[in-house]
Amino acid sequence: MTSTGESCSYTYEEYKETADWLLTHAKQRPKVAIICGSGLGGLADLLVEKTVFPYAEIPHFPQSTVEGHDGQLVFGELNGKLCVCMQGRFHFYEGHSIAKVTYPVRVFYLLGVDTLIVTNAAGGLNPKFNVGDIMLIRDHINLPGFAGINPLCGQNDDRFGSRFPCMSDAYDRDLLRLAQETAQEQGCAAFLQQGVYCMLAGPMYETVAECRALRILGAEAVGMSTVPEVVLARHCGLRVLGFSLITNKVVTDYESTERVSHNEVLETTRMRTKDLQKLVSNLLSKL
Ligand SMILES: O=P(O)(O)O[C@@H]1C[C@H](O)[C@@H](CO)O1
Ligand SMILES: Nc1nc2[nH]cnc2c(=O)[nH]1
Repeated sequence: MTSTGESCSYTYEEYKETADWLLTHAKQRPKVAIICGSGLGGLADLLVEKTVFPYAEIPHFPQSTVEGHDGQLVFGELNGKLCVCMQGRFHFYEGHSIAKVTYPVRVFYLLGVDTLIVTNAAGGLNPKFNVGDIMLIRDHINLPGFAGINPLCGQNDDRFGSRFPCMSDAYDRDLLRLAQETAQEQGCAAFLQQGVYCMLAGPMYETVAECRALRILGAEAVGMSTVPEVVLARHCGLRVLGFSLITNKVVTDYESTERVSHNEVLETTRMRTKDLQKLVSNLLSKL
């Protein structure tokens, strides 16, 4: 049990019940799932021939509590590709167990999804990054994982994947190349970056010393999500593509008067959300 009294793990049957319920209630059979980050849920509004399920209606599904995360699962077609889109994700800092944070990923696998696209809002650690840049995630650092907060801890269920999954190829190289190509074609290469995303549990933003330490570790963007979802997706063999929208620059100077806020984060997402939507949409037509 967590401090909020939630279950720390789920049975195969629970994941299956959710997937079967969705298969009964949605007519679409998507191969692609998309998890929308803070302020980036507008992507799901672009889907056509939609079937929308508020999370509260879906058996065993967690609830979103953060501003910028609407809390509904949207099935539909985007640029000719069937997909299922999470308009709102779950974060560990909300008090959810790490199993709950990642619950939808195994449901997607049981729905027949083979590709996961994750998006997030993140702070830029790499000094070359600008606010509004879109960073393709090349790799991640699972900092909560270092401390044992990991969705794969506990008994392994071989029906999902192996006890010791490889993570050196967490982000699919072909999809990365395709995303770069697509960005070139649509003329947004000027603000496209590639780099390493580091997850911290949050909810507070980082201290100056923490940002300096993260840079030394090799992190280029910092956020509070995504990594547990990717770990679970790779465990069950989904290919993964990740986008971080650099919503703010982190503070690494004690003299700085900059102060990051969720309002600033959401403001940047509003400025760049259309470019990211276009990139994902154009890319989907090539999958
Ligand atoms: O869901 P994401 O990772 O996009 O949300 C980021 C991390 C926090 O939830 C929030 C902080 O502003 O944005
Ligand atoms: N941890 C963290 N998450 C973020 N999400 C958006 N910006 C930030 C940031 O600067 N730090």
